[in-house]
Amino acid sequence: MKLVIVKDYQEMSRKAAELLASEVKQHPQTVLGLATGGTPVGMYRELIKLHEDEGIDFSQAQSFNLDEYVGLSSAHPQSYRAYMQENLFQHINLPADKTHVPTGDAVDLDKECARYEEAIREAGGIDIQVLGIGNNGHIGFNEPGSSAESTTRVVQLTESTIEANARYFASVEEVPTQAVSMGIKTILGAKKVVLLASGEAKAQAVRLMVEGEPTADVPASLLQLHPDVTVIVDEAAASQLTVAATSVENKR
Ligand SMILES: O=P(O)(O)OC[C@H]1O[C@](O)(CO)[C@@H](O)[C@@H]1O
Repeated sequence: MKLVIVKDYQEMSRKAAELLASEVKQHPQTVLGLATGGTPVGMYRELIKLHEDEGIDFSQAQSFNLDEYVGLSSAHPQSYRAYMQENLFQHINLPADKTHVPTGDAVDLDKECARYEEAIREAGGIDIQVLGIGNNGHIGFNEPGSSAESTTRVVQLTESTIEANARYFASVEEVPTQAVSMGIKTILGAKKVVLLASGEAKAQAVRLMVEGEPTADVPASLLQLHPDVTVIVDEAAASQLTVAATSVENKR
């Protein structure tokens, strides 16, 4: 696990955008794994700038998002499809039919999960997966207890995740209680992983992810099992780490 500690949110966002842009530059047909939530918004803003100012070209790339709320249609303003349209897709030249987000209102959700896994496989797998981290250590919507063998499936959201995400809805009652999420195995299948965290609220989860034993109780700690993970955190999110170095070797 390579750990990069930066000053603040802005620097984290810039570094992450540069990493993605360099992948796309070197390999125009890159398969991007994308995340939602508050954390990557700044990274998307920087990526749009790189597209506009430096001509980073997404015309041959494709993308797969980590997750979507069950029951929300793609047109729902709080759906992750709508988030991606607003924060990235409508601003860059990634072909619309090459952007993939699970269908949260599919009639047969199990079939949708299987279809999503198959679509990732058919695309040749994810080249670089962006992740945020929940306060409880979740990645995607893989809540504590998620198996390292899990693939895309319907998951139950925990109370703490529902409460954390209520800020985007009119009330906590409106937050869906389930989601379709790539599994831990799906995420570990990406060739590279970049995880972003900003702010003190993430400090404990970051410490457990980097310094704790790999355990399903802290799903992000299972990233220690992956050979190519870059963790970019700001000083506040790094504040509980005991390491001073900017690189942490894989423990196994
Ligand atoms: O970036 P945020 O808004 O703090 O969210 C952290 C994580 O929680 C989620 O929003 C899901 O609750 C993830 O998509 C994200 O990685």
